[in-house]
Amino acid sequence: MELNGYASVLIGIVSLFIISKLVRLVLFQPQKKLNLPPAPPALPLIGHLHLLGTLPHQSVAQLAHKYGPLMYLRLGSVGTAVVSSKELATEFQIFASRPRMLAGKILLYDYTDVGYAEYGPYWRGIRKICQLELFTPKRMEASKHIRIEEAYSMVKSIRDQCEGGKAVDVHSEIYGLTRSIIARMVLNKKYFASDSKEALEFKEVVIAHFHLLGVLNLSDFIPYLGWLDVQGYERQMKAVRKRMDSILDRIIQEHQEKKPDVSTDASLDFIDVLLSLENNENYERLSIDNIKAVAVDMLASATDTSAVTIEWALSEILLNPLVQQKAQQELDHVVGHERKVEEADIPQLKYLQSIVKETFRLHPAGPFLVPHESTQAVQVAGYDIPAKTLLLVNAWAIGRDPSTWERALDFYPERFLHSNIDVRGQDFELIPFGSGRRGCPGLSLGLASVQLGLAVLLQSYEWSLPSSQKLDMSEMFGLTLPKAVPLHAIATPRLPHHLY
Ligand code: HEM
Repeated sequence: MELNGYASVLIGIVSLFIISKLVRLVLFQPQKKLNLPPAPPALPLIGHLHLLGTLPHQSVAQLAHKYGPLMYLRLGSVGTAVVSSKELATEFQIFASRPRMLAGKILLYDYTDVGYAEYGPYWRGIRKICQLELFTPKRMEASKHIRIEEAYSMVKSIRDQCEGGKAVDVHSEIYGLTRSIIARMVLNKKYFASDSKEALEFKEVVIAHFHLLGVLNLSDFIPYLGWLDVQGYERQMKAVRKRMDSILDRIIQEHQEKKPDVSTDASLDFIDVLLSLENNENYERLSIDNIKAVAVDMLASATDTSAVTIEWALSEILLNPLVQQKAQQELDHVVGHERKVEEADIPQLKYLQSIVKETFRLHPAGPFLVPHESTQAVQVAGYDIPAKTLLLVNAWAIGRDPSTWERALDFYPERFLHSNIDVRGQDFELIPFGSGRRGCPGLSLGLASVQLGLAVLLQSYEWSLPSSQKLDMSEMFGLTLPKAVPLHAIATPRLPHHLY
C-alpha cells in the first residue's frame, strides 16, 4: 500500500516533468533570431519610452539621424517600427490595422468607430458608409452653407474684438469655427454659438474627450501595470464616456423623433444619414452604440486637425509678410473687394492652396499620422517586422527631410506653385492625411474647411503682431500638434463695412 503510494507520487513527478518539457517545446520553441531594424539601447520594463520626451516626433527624428529611417523601438512592451523616409512610408502601407488603446475601448465604444476599428469586415463596412453616404460630393455641396455661415460668423466676431488695434484671440476663433462646422454637420447642433446649459455641457465634455484621446496612457504600453491606473486616465475616460453617452442618447432620440425624408432632403446631418441606413441592405446594420462611436470619431477627427492647420498657417504668414501680401493680391484679383470669398473661388486661388500645402508640410496635424498596426509578420527593407508591431510614420520628419525639400525649414509656398505634389496620399513626401486604406476619409471636408477658413481671414483682415511681441512657434504634442502658445494677433479690416 505504502509502496504503491510512493510509486504513484514518483509517476506523478515524472509525468509532470515530461509534460513541462513538452509544453516548453511547443510554446517556447527556440525562435529563429529576428533581424530587427536598428534601435538605441533599451531600459528594462520601459524599453525606449524614456527617449520620447515631450515632443516624441522631434525626439525620434533626432534618433533617426543616428539609427536610420527605419527603427524598431520598444515602447514598454510594444514593439514599434518608426519610419522617417518617404520611400519606407510607401512600403509600410500594408500595415492596415490599429493598435488597441484603452481610449478606443472606453471613449470609442469598444473600437467601433472608424479610426480605432481593427482591420476587418466591420471597419470595411464603416469605410463604405463614409465613402458612399457621408463624404459624397453631393453632401459636401449640401453642407456648403454651413461652412460659409460659420466662416463669416468668425469674421464678424473678430470684427467685434479688433476695435482700437486690440490683439484678437485668433486661436479661440479658429477652434470655434471648426468645432461649429462639424457639430452642425454631424449633429445639426449650434452648440458652439450658444451659452445654454446644454451647449456648455457639450463643449466641456467634447474638450475633455479630445484631450483624453490624445494622452499617452502608460497602461497601453505596460499592460500589466494597467490595473494601477497610475495616471488616473482610465477613471477620467469612464467619467467622460458616461457624460458623452447621455448627451448623444438625447441627440439621437431627437433625431429619431424628427424622421426626415431621406429620399428628398439633401441637407441631412451625419446622425440622420446613419439612422436612415437601418434597413438598407447594402450595409451591415449599425447599433445605436456604433452610431455614437462614429459620430464622436468624426467630431474628434475633424475639429483640431483643421483648426491647428489654420492657426499654423496664419502664424507662418505673420512671420512672412510677403506671403500675406501675395495671398491678398491674389484674393483681390480673383474675388475683389465688393463681395466675400466663397468655396467656389478656391480652385482659382493657387497661391492660397500653396500656402495650405506648405503648412501641411511643416506642421502636419498628425505628426505620426494615426498609429497603425501590422496583422502579420513581414519583411521590409531586409528587416523582420513581427506581427502586431505598432507603426509610427513620422510625417513631420518626412516633410522636413532636406534630401527631398530644398530650403526644407523655410516657409516657402512658391515651391508648390508649379509642382504636381498633392496632399491626397499619392505623393509620399507630403502625406498630412495619410495614404492608402487607412487614409483620411474626411480629406475633402478637412481641406475645404482649412482653405475657406484661411481665405476669409486673409480677405477680411490685414494681420500683424503686437509691436512688442515675438511669435512663439513652439509645438505641443497631443492628439494633434498645436502651437504651444495660442495665437493672438492684430486684425485690421480691409473690406468695406457692409461685408462684415
Ligand atoms: C485638415 C484636416 C484633417 C487632417 C490633417 C486629417 C488627417 C488624418 C490623418 C493623418 C489620418 C490617419 C491616416 C493614417 O492612419 O494613415 C486621418 C484619419 C481619419 N480622419 Fe482625418 N484629417 C482631417 C480632417 C478630417 C475630417 C474633417 C474628418 C471627418 C469629419 C476626418 C476623419 C477621419 C477618420 C474617421 C479617420 C480614420 C480613418 C481610418 O482609420 O480608417 N478627418 N485623418
